[in-house]
Amino acid sequence: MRRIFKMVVPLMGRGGMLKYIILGILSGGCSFFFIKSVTKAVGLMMSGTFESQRTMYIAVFAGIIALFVLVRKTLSTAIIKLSQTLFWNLRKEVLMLVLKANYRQVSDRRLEVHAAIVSDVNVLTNASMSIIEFTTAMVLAAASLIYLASISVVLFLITLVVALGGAFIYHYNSRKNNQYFENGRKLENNFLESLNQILDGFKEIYMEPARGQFIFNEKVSRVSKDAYNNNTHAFTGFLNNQITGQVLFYTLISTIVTFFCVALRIPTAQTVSYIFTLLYLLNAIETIMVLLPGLMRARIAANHLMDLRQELANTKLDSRMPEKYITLEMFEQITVTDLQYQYKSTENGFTIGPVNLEFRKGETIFIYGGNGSGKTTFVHTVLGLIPPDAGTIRLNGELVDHSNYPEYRTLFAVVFSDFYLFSELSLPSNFNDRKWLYYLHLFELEGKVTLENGRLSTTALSMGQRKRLALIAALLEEKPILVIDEWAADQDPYFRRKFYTEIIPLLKREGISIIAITHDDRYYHCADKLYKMDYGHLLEEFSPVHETRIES
Ligand SMILES: Nc1ncnc2c1ncn2[C@@H]1O[C@H](COP(=O)(O)OP(=O)(O)OP(=O)(O)O)[C@@H](O)[C@H]1O
Repeated sequence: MRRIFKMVVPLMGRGGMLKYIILGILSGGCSFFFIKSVTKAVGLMMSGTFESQRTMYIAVFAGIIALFVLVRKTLSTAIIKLSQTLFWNLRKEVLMLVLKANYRQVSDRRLEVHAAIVSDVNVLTNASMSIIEFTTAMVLAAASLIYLASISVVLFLITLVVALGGAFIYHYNSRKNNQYFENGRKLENNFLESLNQILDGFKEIYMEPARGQFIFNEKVSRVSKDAYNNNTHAFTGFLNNQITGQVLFYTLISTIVTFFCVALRIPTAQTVSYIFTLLYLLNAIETIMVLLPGLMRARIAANHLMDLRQELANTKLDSRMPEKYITLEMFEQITVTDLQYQYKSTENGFTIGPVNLEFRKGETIFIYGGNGSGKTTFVHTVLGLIPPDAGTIRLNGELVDHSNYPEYRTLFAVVFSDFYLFSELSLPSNFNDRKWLYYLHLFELEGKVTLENGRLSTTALSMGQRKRLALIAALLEEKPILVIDEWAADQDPYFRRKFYTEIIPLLKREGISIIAITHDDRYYHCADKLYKMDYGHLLEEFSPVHETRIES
């Protein structure tokens, strides 16, 4: 419960929680005073003195009902607002954490983030609505217990023993039930993995339906069966607890009526008041029992959200907004010294380095090498996407570390091999249409796409065209260094040639430095320096072929 509050309270704003708790207590108070007045009235009726106080009781009941309506309505409106605030604040918080986290943290936790947003936030939001009801029921239960003590101390002590017995049984069984809920929550990640596979790989599944059948039968059905079993066990466990609690109370009431009030010679009026109040207490306890499974699931959801929050917040690479942007004029050189990086998550733990590289302003370097040789990984470390395990990167002689990574990253405009084309472009403040039209013409996309208020009219183009558009978007960012990963692989021979022999020289003349991963050996001579990545080691090729070969 503490973790739910820890998660919920900061999102509700200062004093928010207090306001809702006070309203909950008032609501519980109204119910309690209603019960108290009814029991009192019944007591008066039994002693034959009610008639003289009838008018007063009419006023009391009317007052309580009016107050109840007022409090309940305010509380309901508050609950609706609270749940909506919580729902959106939690979603926004998870996304904000994602935006602040570093690349590897997020790419390694896609499923957790997805599950947090679609599952945990919902569970927690639903529970937040019941926290108020829970508080009301608790207030009612506590007030009823105190009232019971005021009616008969002996009966109260008997009731207390039964209630404590019930609480012990409940606590004992809850641990097992919570474990079932925890298992069910873990299976949610597996379900989302299958869902993503079906949605992302739908084209492939459409062509080979057996693949879809396999995912459905072997993964989804298994997960659904396991989740069904776990959740059913958990809910049944809680239901059994509820029934046990009810049975205990019914037995208590029956024994009070048939045995204790006779044995202890308790007056009838007192017994009636006691039983009446006990029935209300039973009602409050039932409410608590019904709400508890939801709150337990919320506790698990809150745990997951807190863990995710901790994992994402524990970032080595700062992804705050940069305080300044490095301009074309400011960039002089990047020096990479003895850089090393290892993928620790995999069995073979592929290693890069030690790598040494000097990259100067205005240079164009090409990196080639076999598949899986480490080109992309190396470039990711140079980009500041993943921090190296050892070695240093210096920008203009200054060490790049956690304090200046965000500024350092402003050096680069990138088109990754698995690029994402945003429909809203990230444009500098001095942007004007002329540059866009110029690139549109250069990349031969005129008539295909327009730009209005920074938004592309479409991104539904062929793969080669989308890559051209992604490159235009990168160039419009006006960063000192352009980094491209196998950009020309999707271009036709004519445009590939144009890219290497016309566009790259043109970009160089504009002062842009270029790092390109490429397999286009016909155009290696277009680079100032050529490097080969060989099993994680970067080797400089001193003699790139200096002739243009025409693509066949
Ligand atoms: N996310 C990852 N987690 C663990 N290991 C990885 C990951 N990505 C790549 N690797 C490992 O690192 C090696 C280098 O991968 P990388 O993507 O850098 O190669 P590459 O030279 O760019 O290959 P390609 O030409 O096929 O794009 C691979 O052989 C793979 O074993």
